[in-house]
Amino acid sequence: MCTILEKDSEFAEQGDVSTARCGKESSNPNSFAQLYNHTTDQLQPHVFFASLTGTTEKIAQDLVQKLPGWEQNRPSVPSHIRKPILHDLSYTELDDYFINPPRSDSNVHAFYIILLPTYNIDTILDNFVEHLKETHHDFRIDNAPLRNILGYSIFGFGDKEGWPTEEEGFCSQAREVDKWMAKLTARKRAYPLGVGDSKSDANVRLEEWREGVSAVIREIAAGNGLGEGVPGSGAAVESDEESEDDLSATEEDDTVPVKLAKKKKAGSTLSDLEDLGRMINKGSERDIEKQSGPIPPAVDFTTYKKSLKPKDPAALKEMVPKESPTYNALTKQGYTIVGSHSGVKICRWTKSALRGRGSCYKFSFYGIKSHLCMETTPSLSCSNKCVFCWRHGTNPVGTTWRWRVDPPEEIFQGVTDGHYRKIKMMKGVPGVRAERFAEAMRIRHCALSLVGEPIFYPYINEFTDLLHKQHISSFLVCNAQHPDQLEALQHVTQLYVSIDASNKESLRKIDRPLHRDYWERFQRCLDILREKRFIQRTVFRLTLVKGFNIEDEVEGYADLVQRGLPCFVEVKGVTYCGTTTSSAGLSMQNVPFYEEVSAFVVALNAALQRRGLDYGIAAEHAHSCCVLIASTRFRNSEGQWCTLIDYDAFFKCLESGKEFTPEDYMGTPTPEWALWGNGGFDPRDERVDRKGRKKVEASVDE
Ligand SMILES: Cc1cc2nc3c(=O)[nH]c(=O)nc-3n(C[C@H](O)[C@H](O)[C@H](O)COP(=O)(O)O)c2cc1C
Ligand code: SF4
Repeated sequence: MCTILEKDSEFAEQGDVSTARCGKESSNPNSFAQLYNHTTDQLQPHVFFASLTGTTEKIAQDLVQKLPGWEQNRPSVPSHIRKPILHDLSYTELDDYFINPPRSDSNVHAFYIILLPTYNIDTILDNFVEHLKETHHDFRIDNAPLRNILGYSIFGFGDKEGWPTEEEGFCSQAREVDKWMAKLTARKRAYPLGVGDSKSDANVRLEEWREGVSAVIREIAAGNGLGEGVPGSGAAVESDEESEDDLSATEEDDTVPVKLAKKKKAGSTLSDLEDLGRMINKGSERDIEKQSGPIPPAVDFTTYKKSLKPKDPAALKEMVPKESPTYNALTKQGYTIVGSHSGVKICRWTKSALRGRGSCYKFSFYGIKSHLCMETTPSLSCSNKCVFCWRHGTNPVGTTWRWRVDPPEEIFQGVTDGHYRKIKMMKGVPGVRAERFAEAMRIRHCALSLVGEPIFYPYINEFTDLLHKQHISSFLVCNAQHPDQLEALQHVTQLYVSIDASNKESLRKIDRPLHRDYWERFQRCLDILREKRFIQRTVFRLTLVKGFNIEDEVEGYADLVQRGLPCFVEVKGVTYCGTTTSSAGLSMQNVPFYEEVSAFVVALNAALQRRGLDYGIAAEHAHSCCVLIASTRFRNSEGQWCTLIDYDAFFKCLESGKEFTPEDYMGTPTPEWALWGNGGFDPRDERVDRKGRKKVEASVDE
């Protein structure tokens, strides 16, 4: 028997489900336009709940008051969202809702919201899970019979006192239902599964989740479907089956993965856009004309090129025109190209953090949560052709800038929009945690290091200003080839210089620089970094590539550290992600094991000690093959390493307008688990192997 607490007459005909329609849409189950016409159709929210001791019931009753449909009389709420209907699963005929979607007339479409506690004893919840499972496996019916609902989302309540972690059963039944609903609806998870501890954070988590779900309902009702990118939502193939390829196809900024050339060599169709003019990096000369485009002062920053006369802006080319092979190659790789020379992409760690599977090493070392981090570049062009660059062959290269220049405001707007769009595309992906998804809608950090050379962009200072005004911290990585720009660079939260080799010959081989005076440029950059060390948090970034820059180079690197005196030295192994640049001939053989990276770091540290330099090995993130050597300036009075950053203090210093030093925004002590010798994996995250399977030494209570 079906008891609908707020029964609506439309359900009189709910058995009238058009199988013909279902059949038709099986061929294209995610065609939202076919399913829902926002000018004529209506969205009907159904709120299902189960409750043994009454907590979830009260919450469900409260929720229906707060969903958008309830506010129908308010002019701001679109009339095509109907009043939500509440269902107690204990009294609901499951077949009526979980085999066929309820349909009173063909213009009313269901949206399911399910609120569930978890019980490890035999309850109605077991029947419910079993029903969903059987329906999916029943060979007589479509294995996704709910494919015609508009979407669904689930919130689970549990008790962390008794069931502290996911592995121990926290909210396990909500998770199961979420999984089966993904299958039954052919992936229509409209918003990530939310979970809350009924004894602590349930209200906060629920509120965040409710806001997210309400926004989605409004979007759907307005005819925008479940959002871009994920057709419907996450894969019915559940999260643990998501392939590692998928993850590595979206790169992190700076693990510099080795890529195998999969298909044809992209470089063969792309022109090297080098030896062009350049613009000087001075705010006072900025004259960005929106209509005609900015006029670059043509100053050559190579020592070998003649200055070019200012050009008519109309005659300036775009760095990455829409119709170019570069544009196609980059968009296929998951980049959003912004304007004509900038890009944004979400990295694998951002995805991983959204799913509670760990952040990148920057969380362990500096406190950056990967799901709050945007990876971008205002210049897709670079002046090196590093052998390990995973974009080699697709991104433009050049020693000078003579392209059209996009205004920083437009780039900022474009990259942040692009980032949020990509985050939203994750909302239906299995395993994404609702609270992290909600947090991710506010960017807190920006890694300016995606591909290309950010410092190449003539208005980089104006761009970082825009970030800082929004309290977005900035990590900028440059390639040590543009000393003038480095000198002119204003405050960033952390300033990196890539140190890819310890001597001239080795640098030529590995970076394949376009500048003929590359070594002089490199050395000047080190000197500039030394001068800046009490103004900026400076970092040497060493990327170890076996056969190129490890063997016999420890002493050379120690000399470079002595010259540049950076605040930190980050050492990481080149990352393998299944492919490599064939032209450079790199393979897995070039990827050092973590033990090799560690041995190198120990040797480098010893070489620094021999020179009397005050450094030590502070932290590690074995997961991404990365170790941090730090200056002892970053120890507190008790001798603890303090590599974390106090971001609030950074913005305060910046806004004070006064001079400040890196020590002024030094954070709290580095967490115990991140210290050298402890591995660097946050115990609150879930460890998975490359296939997404859980690792046993997993997590403790969040
Ligand atoms: C007998 C019993 C078993 C429970 N089992 C679990 C469990 O396995 N996992 C979990 O996260 N919470 C578990 N809980 C906690 C409940 O899911 C939580 O208190 C919930 O808010 C109860 O909701 P209700 O009042 O709507 O029934 C259990 C609670 C009881 C009383
Ligand atoms: S710093 Fe940001 S962009 Fe870079 S790997 Fe970490 S999360 Fe990704």
